[in-house]
Amino acid sequence: MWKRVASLSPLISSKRSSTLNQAAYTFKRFESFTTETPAQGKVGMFFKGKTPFITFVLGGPGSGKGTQCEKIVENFGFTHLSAGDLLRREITSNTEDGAKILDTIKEGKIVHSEVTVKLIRKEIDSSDNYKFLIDGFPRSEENRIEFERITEAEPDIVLFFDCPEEEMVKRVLNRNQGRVDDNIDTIRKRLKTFESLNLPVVNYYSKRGKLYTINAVGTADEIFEQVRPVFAAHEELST
Ligand SMILES: Nc1ncnc2c1ncn2[C@@H]1O[C@H](COP(=O)(O)OP(=O)(O)OP(=O)(O)O)[C@@H](O)[C@H]1O
Ligand SMILES: O=c1ccn([C@@H]2O[C@H](COP(=O)(O)O)[C@@H](O)[C@H]2O)c(=O)[nH]1
Ligand SMILES: [Mg+2]
Repeated sequence: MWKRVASLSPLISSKRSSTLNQAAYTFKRFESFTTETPAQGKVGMFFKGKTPFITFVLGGPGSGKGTQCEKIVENFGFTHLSAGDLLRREITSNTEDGAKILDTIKEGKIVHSEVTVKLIRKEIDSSDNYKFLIDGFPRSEENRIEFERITEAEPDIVLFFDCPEEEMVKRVLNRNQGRVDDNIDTIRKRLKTFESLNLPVVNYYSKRGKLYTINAVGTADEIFEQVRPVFAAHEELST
């Protein structure tokens, strides 16, 4: 089990979402991680002396999360963990959960939290990086609570790519990557799921003062110019 062993509260001035109040921003920091289970001691070993920096990347289907994550990786050295990609990899590896995951994705629903958190945690445990972008997760309050329960960690920051529905639909239909969920029927279902289950998570982090809302309309480069200062402001803390 990961343990948060210290909590610092430096005040940082940076551009915050207009949807947030401008109250001082409290960073939940992890001075180091320890582990209660020696067999899973890698987290403790890798993060010894480093401060893990976790970013959740949220937004509707096709809002540009994956595209912007690539740019953040290039510019700020994060490890990108797309929850959707991890689940799709699980489908192709013919594991026990694979068939169920495929059905869930086709229906635009959310895979059981335990499955997704296990996959994310495995990736973090086996990484020698300490800066993570967790893309497309948590998808629901249940996901969020399970992540916190299992890892005893919270994200340092949360990005939210705010995009109009018609733009998201257009982008997904033009994606052409052969995804089983990139068709109009599933997109409609994904949008409903996003609104009913994912937006409450966005609101939760807004209330917690951790949310950065990015206007996701424009070119990918223009959008990244809104994202860049968020990470630049945190660079000192995440190195
Ligand atoms: N700013 C942009 N303008 C136009 N097209 C974009 C922009 N950003 C990304 N795209 C394109 O839109 C499609 C969806 O982008 P991307 O895969 O990054 O979204 P996503 O939020 O990760 O979606 P999903 O939740 O479905 O995985 C891709 O084909 C991508 O190339
Ligand atoms: O935490 C998650 C992330 C994703 N899913 C399912 O996967 C698809 C595709 O996810 P993308 O982020 O768009 O790649 C999503 O619609 C869900 O069905 C999930 O269940 N939990
Ligand atoms: Mg994506």
